[in-house]
Amino acid sequence: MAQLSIVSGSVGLITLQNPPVNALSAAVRQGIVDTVEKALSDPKVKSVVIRGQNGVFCGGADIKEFGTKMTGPHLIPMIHAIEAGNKPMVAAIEGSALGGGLELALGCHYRVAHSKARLGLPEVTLGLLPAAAGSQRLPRLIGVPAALNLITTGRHVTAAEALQLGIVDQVTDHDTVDTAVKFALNVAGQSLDARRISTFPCPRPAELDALFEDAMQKVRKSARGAIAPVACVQAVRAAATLPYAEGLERERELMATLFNSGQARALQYCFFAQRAVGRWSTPSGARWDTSKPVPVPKAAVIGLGTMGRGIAVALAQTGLSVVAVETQEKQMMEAKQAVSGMLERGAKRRGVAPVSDKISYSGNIRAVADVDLVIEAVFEDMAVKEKLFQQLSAICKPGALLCTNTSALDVDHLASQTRNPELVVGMHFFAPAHVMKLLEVVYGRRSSTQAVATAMQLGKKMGKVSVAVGNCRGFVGNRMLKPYIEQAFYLLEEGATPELVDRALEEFGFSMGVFRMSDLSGLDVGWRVRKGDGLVEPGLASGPSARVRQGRRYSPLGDLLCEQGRFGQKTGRGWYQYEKPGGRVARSDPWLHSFLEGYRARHGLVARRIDHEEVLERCLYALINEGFHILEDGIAAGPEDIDVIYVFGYGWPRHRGGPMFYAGMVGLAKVLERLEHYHQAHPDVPHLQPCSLLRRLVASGSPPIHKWREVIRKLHSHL
Ligand SMILES: CCCCCCC/C=C/C(=O)SCCNC(=O)CCNC(=O)[C@H](O)C(C)(C)COP(=O)(O)OP(=O)(O)OC[C@H]1O[C@@H](n2cnc3c(N)ncnc32)[C@H](O)[C@@H]1OP(=O)(O)O
Repeated sequence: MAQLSIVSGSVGLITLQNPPVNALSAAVRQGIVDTVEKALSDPKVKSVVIRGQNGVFCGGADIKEFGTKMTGPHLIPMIHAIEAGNKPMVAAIEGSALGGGLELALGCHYRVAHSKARLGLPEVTLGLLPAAAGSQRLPRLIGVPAALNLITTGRHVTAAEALQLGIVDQVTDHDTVDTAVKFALNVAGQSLDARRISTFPCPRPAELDALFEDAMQKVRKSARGAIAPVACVQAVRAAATLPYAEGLERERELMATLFNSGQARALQYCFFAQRAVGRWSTPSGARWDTSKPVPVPKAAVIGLGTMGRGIAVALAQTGLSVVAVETQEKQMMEAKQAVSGMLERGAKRRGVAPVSDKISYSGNIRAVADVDLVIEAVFEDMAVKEKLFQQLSAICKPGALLCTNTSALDVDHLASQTRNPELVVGMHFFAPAHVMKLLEVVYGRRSSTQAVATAMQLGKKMGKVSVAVGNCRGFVGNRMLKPYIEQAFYLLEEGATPELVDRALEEFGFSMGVFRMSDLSGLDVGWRVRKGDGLVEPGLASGPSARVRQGRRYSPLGDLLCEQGRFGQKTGRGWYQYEKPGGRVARSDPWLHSFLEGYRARHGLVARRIDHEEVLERCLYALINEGFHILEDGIAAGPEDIDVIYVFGYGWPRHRGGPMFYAGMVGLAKVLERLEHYHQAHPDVPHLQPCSLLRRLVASGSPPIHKWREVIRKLHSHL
């Protein structure tokens, strides 16, 4: 797992061997201990280069080992032995040096990086801190403010930034190992006294207390209840205020609280779930590893509203030639300006030239005749989309993929409007489409394997986390949102306020509660959908029957607000009030509170005290219950798909792992018991009736989440 050879006569070359990222498994750690010992004791060896196999230095500690019984040498003494050695050690960094990988490099006396390498301490994203002395060495090397930034955000830096910060000593465009070997030959025999980072005094910036208070406030605000960023600040503070050995002890104590925490488990689950969704499969047998995507050099976007603009930008930034079609002149003018602004800002952020020349505009749909793939992002209306798909089917070249950005409509029905339904898939982006990481790729009954594979690959190229899902109303994300929002409405009827519901959800970790979110996205969006579903009845009818639609409980609260022209932020009024239309700061609205009182009185509802626990249980368990239905129906292949969708698209706090993981953490038996309790209290709410898959999982002993697929498979094989 680590091999020593001698190159250039006197340089010991240690190669880490643990594909694909040379993670520091027990075997690799043992290999490093053994080879370092050998190199230090071999008189032929005057200096040492450590590198990773296959162009990757090291992706850090082996995350798969966490949560298991750890064996093998510990990282800290291993790295100390390297630093304390009396021969110069040079890290040759190609690919990535992350987490324990960078900590290993910081134990070396010199670091040489390839210009394309990325370095960082991303432990915080896994619910941990750099506990192989990284939190103590990095501030000593680059100063407290820069170290705080890197350690609390976990961001990866380029080799150029690493050089500027002082993390690496040399950056090369040539062969990194050759360069590092030359470097090692040059420094052989030189004193190492000034090269051992743990012996450096930590630079103490003026206003140290204010600096840490500020850092703590910042992380508390952005962490939304995550504990690791707070521990990271505390660890760096220890580096700045304590001698090295004491700082190390503090780092160990802090790590001990994080290591076995539920948050660390949730974040590490998310890491693997994000990768697992790339190994997609569909019920028809299509799979990620056997399906061949077709190349897509040229694509078109139809409809340049908010979504279309974002999609066009995302495609152009990926390097595709884009034809952007909009038939309304005014919309086209506005879109051109908005798109060029987005491209410019994006280019500035990424330090590259804007790619405006990648997009050509047309008011004529015939301009899409030669593209390889079309994404329609027109108005969310089935009749409009039906007509468009009929046109596209006639205009596009043979084999061109036809994709819909619908957020809920029937992909099979749209496919049926075309001559080649196998070429139709959903590509459901999330607003703003050039920023949000999530993409739901919706396969229909007749979508070809190649069409799904192409959409998934295009999503990946665009930097999206793409999840393949089946076709149903709302797909995965929006389908689960429905019972969640419904419960929030019922809670208002029963005595809660939007403020109370939102506070409970935001304290749980959502970036925005359901009502603030709904004000942001526009209340009219859901109103239009409910109208389309025949649920909206205008007016102020009273009595119990006014709150029943299609035989089940219904809350017309959202419809009543829309009737008043309260569409949320855009009109300056919604569930909250705003300083002006388009305003962002939500303020409590006395009108809304008296409206709710009047509503309850009219319907004979008596307000009762509702606490945060009930808000969370009703909203979240209803959403989770729908997730179980989605798994049961085979719309999502596994719980990871649902969790990734919620974490990347719906603001679910990552440190809680996604709704299905959260259900497992709470305990499936408890979720079942609470759903039964609430369903008994509200028998007219079908979404509270526990799903049979949940019952089955509880009956089979509530297996851990990675075993759910077995239970689901058995369930499907019995059907
Ligand atoms: C009491 C104990 C004290 C211990 C002290 C601990 C201090 C140190 C802690 C750490 O080091 S925690 C780990 C920190 N490192 C990271 O967070 C990096 C994670 N990896 C990545 O960001 C990326 O994988 C990459 C290295 C940038 C490469 O990206 P790429 O897109 O090329 O490949 P991926 O698809 O992401 O990964 C390929 C494959 O490798 C698996 N993998 C990646 N990193 C690790 C790892 N550190 N441990 C175990 N496995 C890893 C990844 O899961 C993929 O496999 P599959 O999941 O697809 O099977």
